[in-house]
This record gives sequence, C-alpha cells and structure tokens, in this order.
Amino acid sequence: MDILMLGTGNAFAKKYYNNNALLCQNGFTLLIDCGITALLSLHQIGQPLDSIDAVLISHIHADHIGGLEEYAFRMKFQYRKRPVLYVPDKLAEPLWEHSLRGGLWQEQSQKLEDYFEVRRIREGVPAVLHDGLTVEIIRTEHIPGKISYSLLFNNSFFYTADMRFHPELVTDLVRNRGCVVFHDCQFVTPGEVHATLEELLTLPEDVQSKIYLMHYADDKDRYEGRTGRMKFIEQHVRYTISDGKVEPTAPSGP
Ligand SMILES: O=c1ccn([C@@H]2O[C@H](COP(=O)(O)O)[C@@H](O)[C@H]2O)c(=O)[nH]1
Ligand SMILES: [Zn+2]
Ligand SMILES: [Zn+2]
Repeated sequence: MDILMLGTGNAFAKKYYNNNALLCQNGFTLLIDCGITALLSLHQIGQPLDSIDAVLISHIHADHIGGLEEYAFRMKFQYRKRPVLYVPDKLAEPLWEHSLRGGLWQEQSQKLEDYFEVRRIREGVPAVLHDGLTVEIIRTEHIPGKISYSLLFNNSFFYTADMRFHPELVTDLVRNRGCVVFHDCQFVTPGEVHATLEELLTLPEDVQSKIYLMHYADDKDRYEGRTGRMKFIEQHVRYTISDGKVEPTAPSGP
C-alpha cells in the first residue's frame, strides 16, 4: 500500500498542515481524516476531490474533521456525488450534531446521510474497505473522556490518530504482528494528550526502528537527528509500505 501525507503537522501547525493522509491500495484511495488544511493540500498536489473513494474519520478535532464541510458541499453541489464516509459508530451522531450540522444543515439536507453514504464501523470488527484493504479501529486514549480511534490497516500498518503514549500496544503491534507504525509525536513534555518524543525514545530500539513520526510541530528541524531509531514522515512524499518496511515510492515513468 502507498501513503501520502497531505499534512504532517499538529493541530496548530502552519508549516506542515494538519495530519491527514491519502492511503492507496489496489487503485482505491482513502482519505484518512479531513482537517482544516486537507482541501488546500489536495489542491496543491493536484488531486481532484472526486478521485477519493472514501473518507475515514478518527476523532472529532478540527485538524481531523475541519475540512468536511467544504468537502461535503463541494461533492454535493460541484460533483453531484454522495461520497462514502467511514465513521466509527460512536462518532456518527456527535459528528453531525456537534460539528457539521451548524454549517451543512438546510431545509432539504438535515442529516449526515444527505451528504454522505455513511458506513459505520465498529471496534473489534475489521471493515473491508476495498479488495485487499481492511481497517480495524482501536480506541486509544487522547483527550480524557473523548472518543478517539487509532487505525490498523491490513493487520500490518498502525496509524495512530492522536494518542497518548501506550508502549504496550505499540510494542505488541511491532513485535507480535510485524506492524510498522505512523505515530503522532509531540516535542514538548509533558504530552498530556499526545505521546512525546521523550516518551517514544524510551521504547526499545527494535520497536523504534518501525516507528515513523507525524503530527509534529513547526519546529521539527530542531529535532532532526534527535529521534533515536525513529524517522520523520514528510508531507507530500509518497511512501510504499510493504513487508514491514516504509520506503519513499520510486517515481514512475520513463
Ligand atoms: O486537554 C487538552 C485538550 C487540548 N489540548 C490542545 O489542543 C490540541 C488538540 O488538537 P490535537 O489534534 O489533539 O493535537 C492538542 O494538541 C493540545 O495542544 C491540550 O493541550 N489539552
Ligand atoms: Zn490532531
Ligand atoms: Zn486530537
């Protein structure tokens, strides 16, 4: 599978945009989270909105869902399509009632389903997104009391969607399931709602070597060379994830 980060920055990043991604497998393109900067980033890389086959939402924070209003309006009125939205079942109602309804409500469109083909997914039940692409949502701790999920694709690629340090989970996924991990990372301590670099550096080296850092702050340059065996994932670079390895995708063509 291939992944291209539309942004690799944290909630307030200005340089690297919000931490959203395009995941591609067997010709299927999934948008992982749709934050405030997602549509600007798609525009910059020349990716048309109607080339996205589905959107998957991890939790309700603006850097993960803040672009959904524009996406919904444009798909409805510009493209005349009702795109597929995968949403954890516990988030479907709050996504509409607490976030999208304010902007999207109009007389003839009063519910999430009026804009999206809503597919609810449940914890512990892997969902088949496409031929050769499954996702399992795993509830992970982020903001106390707030529902948030990390994502396990094809039982081999773990994408944390804003989570606090959980060394047992990450170690288990790497050592026992052979996963590679894209992990959100906060530079300043204490993390409180994210794993910090200091915490991630306490992981054993074999685990670190499978971790790629994302959701970082604009002063990332200061931390180059200070991330142990972990590497930064870069915005707008396409990576191929295969056999427990992450490599920048070789350019195609002559
Ligand atoms: O209890 C809290 C709640 C929020 N914050 C700050 O807000 C952002 C939320 O956006 P994320 O996408 O989850 O990053 C978080 O990074 C904190 O900066 C907080 O500190 N404590
Ligand atoms: Zn975030
Ligand atoms: Zn968050």
